[in-house]
Amino acid sequence: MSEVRVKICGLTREADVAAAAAAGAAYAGFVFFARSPRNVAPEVARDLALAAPPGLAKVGLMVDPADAALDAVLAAVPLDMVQLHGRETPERVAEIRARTGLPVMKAVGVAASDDLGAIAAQARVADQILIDAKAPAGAALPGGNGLAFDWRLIAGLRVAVPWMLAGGLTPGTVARAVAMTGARQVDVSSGVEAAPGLKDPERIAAFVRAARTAEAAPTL
Ligand SMILES: O=C(O)c1ccccc1NCC(=O)[C@H](O)[C@H](O)COP(=O)(O)O
Repeated sequence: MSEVRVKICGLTREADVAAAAAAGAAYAGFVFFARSPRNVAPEVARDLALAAPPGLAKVGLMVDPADAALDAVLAAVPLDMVQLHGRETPERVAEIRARTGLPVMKAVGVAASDDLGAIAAQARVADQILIDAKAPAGAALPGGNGLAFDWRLIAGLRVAVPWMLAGGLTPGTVARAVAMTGARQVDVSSGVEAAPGLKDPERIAAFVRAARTAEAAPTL
């Protein structure tokens, strides 16, 4: 079986990009959302993206972006994928995919079994699905909250496109999460931070190592 692929999201400094690459991450995520402590301006993200070595896919995260915002980010930053983390409908996901010409990963928030239907609906149009913890009502951010959901909800779930598990993962929990859900890709942000928006290279390295030991981890 191939190794679990890791996305480190919310990178704000060149050192964070270097740490993700050195640890063996497959994806680097840049957040374009003004209220986030991980928000990066397009010109900053451009420098970060240009610093990424080949093999590290650059993912731009946006929340319900208007066309003008999408165009501005895409014009400045050489991205490999767009991640949509708002309330985008499948129709809007399809539009953004056509407009940008890039693969799109759509985040779906999960808190209960009722939330799982959206995964199949979005998988009809998106290239990948990010299965994340649903942000609590009133949360300032729609993601990156360091909250996990009950992984048993998606144990054995079949998704028509590649998918990634996210939500409150840490170096200490990721192996168990992978073992319980069968995820082959995982995404982390706050679980590898020293402070909001500042990644910790040792935690990044520990996370990637732990994700890859998942096959040996005990299941439920
Ligand atoms: O990280 C943010 O600040 C953010 C802001 C707005 C929308 C989404 C955001 N993050 C989403 C992610 O990429 C996270 O990787 C995912 O939600 C898991 O985050 P965490 O629970 O902190 O690992």
